Amino acid sequence: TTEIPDDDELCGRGLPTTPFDRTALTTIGPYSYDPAAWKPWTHRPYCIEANEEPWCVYTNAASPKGHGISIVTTPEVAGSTLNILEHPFDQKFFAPDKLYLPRPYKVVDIPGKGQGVIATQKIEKGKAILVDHASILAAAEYPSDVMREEVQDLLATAVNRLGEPEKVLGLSKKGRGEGATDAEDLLLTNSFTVGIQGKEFIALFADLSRFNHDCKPNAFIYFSETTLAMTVWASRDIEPGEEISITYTTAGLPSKERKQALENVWGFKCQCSLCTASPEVIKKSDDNRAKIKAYQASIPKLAEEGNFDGALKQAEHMFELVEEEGLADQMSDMYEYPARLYYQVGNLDKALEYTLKVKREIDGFGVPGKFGQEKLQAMDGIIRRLEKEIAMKKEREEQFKKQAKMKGKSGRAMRQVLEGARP
Ligand SMILES: C[S@@+](CC[C@H](N)C(=O)[O-])C[C@H]1O[C@@H](n2cnc3c(N)ncnc32)[C@H](O)[C@@H]1O
Repeated sequence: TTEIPDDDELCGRGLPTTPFDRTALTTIGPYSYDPAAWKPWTHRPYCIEANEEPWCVYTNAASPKGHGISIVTTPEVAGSTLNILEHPFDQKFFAPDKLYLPRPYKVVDIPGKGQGVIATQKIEKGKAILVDHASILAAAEYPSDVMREEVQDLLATAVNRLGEPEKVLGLSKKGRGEGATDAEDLLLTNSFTVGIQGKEFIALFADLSRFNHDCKPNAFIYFSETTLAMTVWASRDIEPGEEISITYTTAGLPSKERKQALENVWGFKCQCSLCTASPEVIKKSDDNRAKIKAYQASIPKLAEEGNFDGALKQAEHMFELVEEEGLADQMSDMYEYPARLYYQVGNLDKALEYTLKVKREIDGFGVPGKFGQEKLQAMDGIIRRLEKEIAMKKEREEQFKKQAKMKGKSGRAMRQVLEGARP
């Protein structure tokens, strides 16, 4: 039966989450008044019509972790590509031994930056500081026939239907965007862009939103398409009292480009330690970053030309600079260059050393997801092969030494015989 509830805002709130039946969305889906058809959503999907297809808000007000999640997308995307629909909402964190509980930080006022996050204990490199499930995921783009007021309506509904709307409404808002509504301003000030199955979404994470940006951050974020959670990882040891920061831009940009990105996309002037450092320090860092970029282009070129020694020299220098700029965790992929190059020149020990570095960076931070897993498996395969080749090489060398010793012995024996034979 499809009885129309008195208040469809509240109807179904708190329903236990059950495995999702995708036919419900694609057949009766958003238009049904039967709460059974909304599962795992706790509200009747709220939709606006558009030429091609409707755009809707899907909310589960209680999960994950009690604060709720609203997703703004089309029924087709919701029904066919959003991974979340195939996974239990409250999926456990994949590496609980790596996660600090309770949280190892507190939120305080930070001069020049509003609020921010300060470590309350020593935090070790490679450990997780926070796992934060998205509160809102909204499509980054809409067709031209969808009016701005309609998107504003969808976003406002997405916020208001959350289990604790006040938790996100209390986040900082910078008065961004001309004629922006509260929900738009909230998203413009606080959200991150994430990819889910090749589609771009703007994502709001209530707790992550308190972490400020730094151009030389001590932590980094990783988004899981499977759990729709963002994890904050410590990229170096962090002392109690230190601010915990992440980067809002692509890692490794020089000062002019990152200032532009922060002002255009995020709408603020960066006050981080690097941006407020002396002109000499900023110049040195810019030079380092420019060199890293140039090396990224020249190393593969040199290798292609067969100049392995030249390529390796540059790769070694590039890593010194990467470490100096505090970018190692963001650029672990680049350790693959020297690994390959050392293999080409037959230095298997060095090739293994760099392959282990790549593995340590991926594994150390426990980056989950399909890509991370595949990469780890590939690394394991390469490591096994290198170890085998090194063992075989050692064996050959041992045999060679033995043979040389034998030759030496027989040589001596011959000499002794000859010497002994002398009168
Ligand atoms: C996602 S919020 C971060 C938390 C925010 N500071 C708060 O009070 O809730 C982003 C906003 O924080 C401020 N912010 C973050 N990083 C900053 C930085 N490096 N320099 C200056 N302001 C920063 C900016 O006002 C920006 O719009």
